[in-house]
Amino acid sequence: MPGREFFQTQPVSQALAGFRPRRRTGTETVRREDALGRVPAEPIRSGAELPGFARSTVDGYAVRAADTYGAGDGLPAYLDLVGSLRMGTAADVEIRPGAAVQIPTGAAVPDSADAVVMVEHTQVTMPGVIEVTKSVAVGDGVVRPDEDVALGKELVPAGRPLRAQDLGLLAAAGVTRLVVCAKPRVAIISTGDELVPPETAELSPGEVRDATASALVGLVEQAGGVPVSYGIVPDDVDLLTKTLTAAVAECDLVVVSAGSSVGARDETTAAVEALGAPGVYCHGLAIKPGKPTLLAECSDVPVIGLPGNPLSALVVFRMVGLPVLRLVGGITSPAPEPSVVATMARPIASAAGRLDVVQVSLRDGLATPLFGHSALLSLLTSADGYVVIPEPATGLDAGTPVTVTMYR
Ligand SMILES: Nc1nc2c(c(=O)[nH]1)N[C@H]1C(S)=C(S)[C@@H](COP(=O)(O)OP(=O)(O)OC[C@H]3O[C@@H](n4cnc5c(N)ncnc54)[C@H](O)[C@@H]3O)O[C@H]1N2
Ligand code: MOO
Repeated sequence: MPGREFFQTQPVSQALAGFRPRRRTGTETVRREDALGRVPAEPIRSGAELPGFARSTVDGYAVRAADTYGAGDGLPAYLDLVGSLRMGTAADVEIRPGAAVQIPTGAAVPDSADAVVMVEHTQVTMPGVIEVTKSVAVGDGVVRPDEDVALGKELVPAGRPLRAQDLGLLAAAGVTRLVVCAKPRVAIISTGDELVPPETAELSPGEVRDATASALVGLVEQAGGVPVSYGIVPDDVDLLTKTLTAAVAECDLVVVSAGSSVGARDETTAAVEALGAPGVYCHGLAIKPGKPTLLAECSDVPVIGLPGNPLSALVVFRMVGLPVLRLVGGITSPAPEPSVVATMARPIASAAGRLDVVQVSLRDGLATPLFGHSALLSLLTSADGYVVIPEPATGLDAGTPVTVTMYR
């Protein structure tokens, strides 16, 4: 079909802004110890102040700060030692003017004291009396009862996957269970008559082991989704329609790889169109690699048709599929991907209006582009990370500082 323009490509930024399928996962309650990486469905607020009592931050003596004013090495303040406090008990000791009580780090400070002097700035020269050789101000050596968390304060926001430190703060606040967004179920479908399961020991000529599905499983799991494998579907529009229909009914996001280009056998578009409204959002993205990408919404479920070449499929799923997965799964504040700033070792050409995703190896601050056809999956496994050449740019000169997003 010479001269035919196969794809009306859409800029990736435009597609990401415009393709907003309605599907959202429901919510479920999980135990805090099972909540790492889960996404709170609503902000979780503290039902109490933390630490909840005035707490000493040093080992030393709880005092009235005014009793130490002017104290120094040459002119110590002398205070009566009225006892010692223990961890985990109420500080029911009265500190009268001119008195001090021994206190360990973390213990409750008596109401009648307003500062704690570090033990290093004191001496016990006679039983029952301490010398203070440095003055303290009100509040020194003390954490206020609501200084860590005020009553009603947000402990963790909605929409940000929980990190280890979030679980720590929730534990400190006594939160044992929380309401999170259910993990999106992601259907993974591979298409192609040539494909055979990766377990196939011997390949007949022309057969190809399904590589994309295994990598997609990994990407979905890393992103907090639940991969649901629908196996390999031959190039048969009826079979594909049947599988897609089941996947749309059972999952929150459907990913189908290959069959989105323009060959006679490319059945994905026809099958997706048969699934119902609103249907195809765009066919063709201005991205390299990955141009033959299909975005659709069937009922409210997003359907992403990835290019057949595994490298392209994985690049597109990372750049376009993961944002959709996050949208569906309630993630509004994703953790930033690890990245480093490096210098481009060689020039790279790009086209204005197209997003280029360039695989790079990284050595001594130099990012070297890895060139090769996107049919070569090993290019992706050799890469340490990738550089995105933004849509308006026409390329990058050697020596340009670039941000390399690192593969984990
Ligand atoms: N005339 C044109 N031909 C092609 C164009 C074009 O614009 N005009 N685009 C090329 C690009 S770019 C890509 S990417 C591919 C995409 O084609 P399809 O999405 O239809 O995919 P297939 O042709 O079925 O497969 C391409 C290639 O990838 C292998 N493959 C597919 N699935 C898997 C899998 N799960 N695991 C491993 N390998 C897989 C498949 O065997 C093919 O070798 O179209 C170009 N052609
Ligand atoms: O999208 Mo093709 O994906 O450029 O190899």
